Amino acid sequence: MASHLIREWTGIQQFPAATLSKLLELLGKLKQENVSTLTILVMGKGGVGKSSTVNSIVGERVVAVSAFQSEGPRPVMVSRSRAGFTLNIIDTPGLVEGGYVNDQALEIIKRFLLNKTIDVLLYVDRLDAYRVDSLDRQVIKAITDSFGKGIWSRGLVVLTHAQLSPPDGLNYDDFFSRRSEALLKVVRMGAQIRKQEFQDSSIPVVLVENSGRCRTNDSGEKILPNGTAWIPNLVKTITDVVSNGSKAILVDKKLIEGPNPNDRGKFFIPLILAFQYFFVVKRIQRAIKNDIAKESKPLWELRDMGLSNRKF
Ligand SMILES: Nc1nc2c(ncn2[C@@H]2O[C@H](COP(=O)(O)OP(=O)(O)OP(=O)(O)O)[C@@H](O)[C@H]2O)c(=O)[nH]1
Repeated sequence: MASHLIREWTGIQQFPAATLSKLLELLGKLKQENVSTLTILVMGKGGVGKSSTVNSIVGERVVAVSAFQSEGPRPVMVSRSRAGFTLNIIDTPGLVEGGYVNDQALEIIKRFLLNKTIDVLLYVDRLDAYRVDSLDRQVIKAITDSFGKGIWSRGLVVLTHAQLSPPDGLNYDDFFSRRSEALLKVVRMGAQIRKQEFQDSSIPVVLVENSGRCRTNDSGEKILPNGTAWIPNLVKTITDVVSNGSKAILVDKKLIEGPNPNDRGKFFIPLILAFQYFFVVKRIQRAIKNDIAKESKPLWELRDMGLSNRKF
């Protein structure tokens, strides 16, 4: 990360004063806990609002946003610093291509992350999607297979397009809890987390509205339909995840390349050989000896051995 360009975080000044003071308070708390760098990885399917969320957090248009699936130069890491605190945020390409998990994109992301430490994973999806399917599960499984199950204890689910009117006259809170429960269930399955483990360390779900038409409160802060100022709320949840006692994920060579298939089971080779010697080879030898002992020998052999006095 050292060679990476770290700019002064000027975007933070763009936030309304109320948002700014909450953010500075949260960053101050992190510094008190000796956290002076925060690296956030943003992942999810295509077009769900990953880049927009990155821009919203930084407070600047740092990555391109497109209504169509972008083929931009991603992954990209944006770094901003302020008063000795550095924020690194990594935007990644969508993980789904033509209805399948894009393994190539995942491979590129993994290589990009080599030697970086991921403090938080933002798994982004849309609030206004009405079902989860096996593709969601496959995306989560692909993330788990790449970075290990532990990434989810540093994870939060971010739902964009939060300013919606739920269909069929459903109450907003009910709609939100149904959507988040359905997604969390898929996360639990895709991440192969046991039910108990999952309940013990529940993954937070946070709402985001990136649209320029997002409603604001009297202080000019962007708010959710329930009145919560969402940017400080998102950053607060991120800081909670950082302080939840779990370990950050160091993406090293071993993690990227996975266990060496050539090493797998090497330990068992001498044991298998010993087993074969004592239980297979020895048995066969014994059986052969017994066979030889019991064998009724042909007369010519007895003659050659001098055991027969028959005349031929
Ligand atoms: N109304 C609304 N639109 C959003 C929100 N987030 C993103 N969008 C729009 O959704 C489209 C896709 O957003 P992106 O941020 O480019 O999504 P992405 O996940 O980075 O997309 P890929 O680069 O294709 O993976 C853009 O037209 C955004 O303006 C949101 O919270 N509300």
